[in-house]
Amino acid sequence: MNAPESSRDGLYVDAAYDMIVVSNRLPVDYLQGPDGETSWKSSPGGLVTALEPVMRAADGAWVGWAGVADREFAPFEYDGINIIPVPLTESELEEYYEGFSNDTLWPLYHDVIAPPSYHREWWDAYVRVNRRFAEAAARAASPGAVVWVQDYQLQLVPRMLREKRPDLVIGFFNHIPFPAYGIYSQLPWRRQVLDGLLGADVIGFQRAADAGNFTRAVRRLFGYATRGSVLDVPGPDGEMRHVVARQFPISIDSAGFEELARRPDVQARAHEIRESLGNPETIMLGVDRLDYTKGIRHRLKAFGELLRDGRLSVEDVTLVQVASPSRERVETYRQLRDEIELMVGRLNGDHSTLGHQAIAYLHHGYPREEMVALYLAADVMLVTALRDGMNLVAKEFVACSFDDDGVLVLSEFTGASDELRQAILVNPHDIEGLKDAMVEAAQMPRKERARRMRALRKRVRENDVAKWSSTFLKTLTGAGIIASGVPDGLDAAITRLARTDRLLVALDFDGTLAPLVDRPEDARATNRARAAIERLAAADDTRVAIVSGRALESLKQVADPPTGTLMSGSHGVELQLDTGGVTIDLRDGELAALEHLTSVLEEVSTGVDGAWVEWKPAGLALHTRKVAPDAASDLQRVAKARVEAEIPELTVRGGKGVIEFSVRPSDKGEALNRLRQHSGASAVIYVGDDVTDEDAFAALESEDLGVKVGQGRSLAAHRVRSPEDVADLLERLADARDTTHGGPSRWP
Ligand SMILES: O=P(O)(O)OC[C@H]1O[C@H](O[C@H]2O[C@H](CO)[C@@H](O)[C@H](O)[C@H]2O)[C@H](O)[C@@H](O)[C@@H]1O
Ligand SMILES: O=c1ccn([C@@H]2O[C@H](COP(=O)(O)OP(=O)(O)O)[C@@H](O)[C@H]2O)c(=O)[nH]1
Repeated sequence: MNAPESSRDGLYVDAAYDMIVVSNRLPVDYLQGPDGETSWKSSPGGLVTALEPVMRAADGAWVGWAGVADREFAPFEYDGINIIPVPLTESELEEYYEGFSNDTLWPLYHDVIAPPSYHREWWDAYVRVNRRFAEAAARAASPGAVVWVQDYQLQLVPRMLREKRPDLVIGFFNHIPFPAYGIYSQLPWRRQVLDGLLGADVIGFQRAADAGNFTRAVRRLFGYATRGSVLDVPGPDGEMRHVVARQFPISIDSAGFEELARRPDVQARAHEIRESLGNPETIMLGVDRLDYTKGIRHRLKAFGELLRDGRLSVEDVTLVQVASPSRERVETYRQLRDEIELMVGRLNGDHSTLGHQAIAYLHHGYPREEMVALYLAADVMLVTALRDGMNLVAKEFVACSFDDDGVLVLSEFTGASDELRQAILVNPHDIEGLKDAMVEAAQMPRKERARRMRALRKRVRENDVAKWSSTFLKTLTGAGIIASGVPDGLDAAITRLARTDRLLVALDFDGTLAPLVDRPEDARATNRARAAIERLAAADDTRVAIVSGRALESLKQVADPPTGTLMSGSHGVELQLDTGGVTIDLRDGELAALEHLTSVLEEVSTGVDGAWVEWKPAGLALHTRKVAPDAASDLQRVAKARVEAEIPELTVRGGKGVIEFSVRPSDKGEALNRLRQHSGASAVIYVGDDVTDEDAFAALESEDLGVKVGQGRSLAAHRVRSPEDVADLLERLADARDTTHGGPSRWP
């Protein structure tokens, strides 16, 4: 799926993706060299490391900034991921990213290790840019889609998105700590930020302590009731939403890292690194973005004192410190670089010999293979952050230590320390304690190293990034990342269902039997689904029905079903049963309402460029997709208000780019009830992908089976990923039904 403009169920929507991740950073940064040459480069940080494998597994889109100011890029595909770039101007880069995100929120949320700056113009830019991200996500999301917003740069997006698209399921994950109220309350915009976050259905944090700090801040500032991780948040109409706020500790693709570590070329590179350092007995390694939260100064100080006091010697121990460039235009980061480089220079000057360097300092960002080679080359990994949301480096080192060797020294102020309890845990502010831990690590006997590393590895293997995302998404939607194929539980349910006396197989069309396409008239069921439907229809005591939001005429054209298929169009308003006739006779009141509706919609849309009204058998659809965005939302609002005031009994269904009014209040649930009655079914299977299919799932009974296609909140008990998997499911059902109810084909 790569066109952000599509159609579902006969409605035009300017949207296509069922799953969207929104983060400040995209997985790639656009680079322009001094001579004008351009390229794309992996972007820095753990957020991207964690989300990349998640996005590769999901058929969704990633909305984010391409790492360069004043450039606009069209959506594109990168390494199997659909990318939707959001532009930032140079002044937004300064005020929203470097300013409010990284010079206000970052230090504040990391326990004011550095002083946060508060500037009203930075806040204004933050609001403006958050709105742009929310708009981009709203445009790209299909009805009922899951949108997962990431991190402190975009805390206002959940609320903005909910206001624009109440149909969406919205998650938020905070990658950095959430501070205690005493610190958080400094923020001049503390209420607005919390309110922004509370627009989400689920708010995830790295640690239980972060979730607790957030919940307490909500209680203090808004007085909302909270029960454990559930917060009662009143909506604008007084209805109560239940928002979940709890910890979901992030992780890495553990198997992927181990696989890299086992590669002979990566191991050869690790040997080369050791040799180039003169094969010291112990290599200590630090890998961090050059950030004041990472405790690099404390580490260098402890290492320097150990050399000075003769507890370690440069003949035996070398410290490799990777300090990858980060936020280089923010003043605190510039100062930090100067301080660190001064310290490294002094320590090397004081302690290095001609044959042995005390510290190998590398101010570069390295690709993953090189990182893994460094982890393999190291004996001791030093993670001494003063505050860190998680710290994926610690987990990567563990995942790569497949020989159960290596020692992790880990700050208790990292999220990782909640899980990695067998590391040597340190308080980096306690320099003496840190020095003891470094010596203990260098001298730890092999057996003890192996015992600890085995336990650490088990933890990292069992809690990988796939588990993180599926646990979060399960909490959000009741479903995780959906693997392709038919899951075992569903397969067993199909076998059980196939034994029923009289079976009704009711299927939505667009997005279920037919992949979504740009032009509704081009939609076709997959060949395998068609063949399976024919087999099902030929089995004894089995009826097939297609249930769609399309007008019946359009549905018949695209679905071209085998004779005898029961059909329902216009969300249940039109039914074609065995008589062949279409049962839709509008009553006098309905005809009058339709006439009134026609005049209202013509009146409000006349003269609006690009607006058009589509006739449906029991209603009208006002299409605004080709109208300029502001005028389109005004037009929809005016139309809805006029119709609700003048013809209040109508059913209204909204979508991006269209608003639909129907004089016959019907839905797919009612259609399914009629079809069940007509066919005398003893059990029903219903398969659908859209929000409107939820009415049908709600009408299912205990013997029935509901299958949702794709992501999104759903009442269905089972899920598959795509129309290809629906075909698979139908084939299995046809096989099972043949075994129990096989018979000669009734189709010509
Ligand atoms: O995008 P940048 O400004 O260059 O910064 C890079 C990323 O840094 C932060 O990473 C955090 O996420 C990690 C994964 O959850 C976590 O392990 C670490 O503790 C965090 O600091 C930041 O939160 C990201 O938004 C940045 O992209
Ligand atoms: O030169 C480098 C330095 C770091 N990293 C990666 O950057 C991420 C850092 O994540 P972490 O959670 O430790 O900290 P963050 O930088 O996100 O605060 C890890 O996946 C590292 O492997 C990298 O690829 N190249």
